[in-house]
Amino acid sequence: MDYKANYEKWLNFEGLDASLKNELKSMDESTKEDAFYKNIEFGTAGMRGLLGAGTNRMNIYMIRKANVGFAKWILEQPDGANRGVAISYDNRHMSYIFANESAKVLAGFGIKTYLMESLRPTPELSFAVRYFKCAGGIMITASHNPAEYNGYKVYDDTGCQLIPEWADQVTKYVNEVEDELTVKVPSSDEAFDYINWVGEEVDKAYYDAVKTCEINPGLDKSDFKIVYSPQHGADNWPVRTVLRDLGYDLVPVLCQCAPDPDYTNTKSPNPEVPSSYEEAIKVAKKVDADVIAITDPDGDRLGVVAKHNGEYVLMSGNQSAAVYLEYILSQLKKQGKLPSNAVMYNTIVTSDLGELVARSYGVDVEKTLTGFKFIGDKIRKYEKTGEKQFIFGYEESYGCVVKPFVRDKDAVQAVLLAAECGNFYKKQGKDLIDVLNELYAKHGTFKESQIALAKAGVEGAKRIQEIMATLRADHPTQIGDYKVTLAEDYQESKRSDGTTIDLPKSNVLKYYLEDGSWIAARPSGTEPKCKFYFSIKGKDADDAAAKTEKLQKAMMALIGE
Ligand SMILES: O=P([O-])(O)O[C@H]1O[C@H](COP(=O)(O)O)[C@@H](O)[C@H](O)[C@H]1O
Ligand SMILES: [Mg+2]
Repeated sequence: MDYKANYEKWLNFEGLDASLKNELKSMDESTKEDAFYKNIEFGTAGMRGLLGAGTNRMNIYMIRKANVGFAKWILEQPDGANRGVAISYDNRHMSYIFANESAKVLAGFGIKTYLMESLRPTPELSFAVRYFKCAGGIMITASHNPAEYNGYKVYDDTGCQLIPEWADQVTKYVNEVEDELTVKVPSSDEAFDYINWVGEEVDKAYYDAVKTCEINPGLDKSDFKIVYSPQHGADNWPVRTVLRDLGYDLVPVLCQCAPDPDYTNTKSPNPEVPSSYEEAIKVAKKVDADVIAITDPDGDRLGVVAKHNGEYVLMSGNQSAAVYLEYILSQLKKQGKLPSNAVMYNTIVTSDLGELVARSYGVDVEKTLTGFKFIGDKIRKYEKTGEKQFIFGYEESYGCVVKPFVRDKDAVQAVLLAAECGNFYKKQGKDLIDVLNELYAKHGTFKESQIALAKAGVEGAKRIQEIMATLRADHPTQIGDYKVTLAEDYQESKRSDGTTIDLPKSNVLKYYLEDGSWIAARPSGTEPKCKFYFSIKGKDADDAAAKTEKLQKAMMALIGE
């Protein structure tokens, strides 16, 4: 795309929003290029980008354009206009405005919408799609990204984010919109008959459904304390209501409860970033909590800290999920409720520990590409055939789902699960880290870590492509002290041993080392980053940590970073 021509077009458009116009006037050349060199695209979880002026930014014009494409796709679904679309949004700058604008654009196509009366989390949106039997859904959020971002997640009628095949169809329709600046939008009054404001009714149904995720409902909760922070996001009420109703002693991190687009009282709203737990740990120390739970702004990810030997220890998404899985499977087995055709889903960049736990209970494991939509898609397929029964789905990035009444990751379900696990094991004299250590003793010690190289702008995007291309052109045969025994290229769908990978094509490389460790690389689909995943096997935790440090250095040296 000719970024200069695009920029001029926007600058000279008379009706342009005044604040966007001011922003355009103050842009330097490299910002102009980044803002206009392409259209903002669908990635791992819908469209996501910086708020601001430009075709590669999130703003009212790109939202309108995206909704025209989505509207056309909805109209192709059986009875699509009438079944309609559920719409929710989080606490971010512009979230409510984008949600409302989406409803109006859809109304212009005669599509009914169910618009949340105030912010609601991503999992509740997925639930609402199913509850109102909609043809699709929209969630306005940039999840855990910094405050300058926003995004647009789109859903099918099962409450699952659009898989690439369908997202491509939407994109085709989006690209047919020639001029994003002149999309016709009905006024609120014109759209009135199509927009249904919803809230309490779906809240109640959702909360009731989440409560059914308790595995041992009779458990006494009196000697267990959990500190919780919604990180200024959408899970505040859902999590606190559900846990209160079930009798948990939940202490909220009050300064992080109010919805806030600037995330004023947290260093980062991302559970992957350790500083995001600082306030919660202060509260936990004061009240002597057993477990700390923090959810991300759109309420689909949960990070957990467990009190272990008097210290608060942060668990990775891989670790917490392995413990949940152990709890779920051991309890279902004890209750005689573990189906013989049970299946668990995770992704190709998720630790092997969860898989080993699942298999030790005779549960089958299937791996998908990164993106919870691929897990939701699997649930749908097996639901149709009845061949396998869903038992748990998770990713390394702190997302999981326990029961499939939600088809995206659900941190409300996850907080309940973390609380129940913490409480259950406490009664046995153990904490969550003790349970994790037992799993390591049984299945082997793994240390998972990630390096996410931040590479912003046009130059950054080029550098990420270059890193991936360099690795791909000449796959390493040795990383640090270890031989690479197998290389997988998910873009080419092939392995170095000549076998084929049976997954949709994706820009991911994975290297298996002779000692059972692996390293994977892929560009993030939600942030301008190149991600490297390390799953390193060791004799014990210290050994795994020392090896990780060396392998991380070796890998970075390989790519010249
Ligand atoms: O950000 P969320 O919570 O919407 O989560 C989204 O992004 C995560 C990170 O993706 P990437 O590595 O491509 O940045 C994915 O793991 C997840 O499936 C997706 O739903
Ligand atoms: Mg999220």
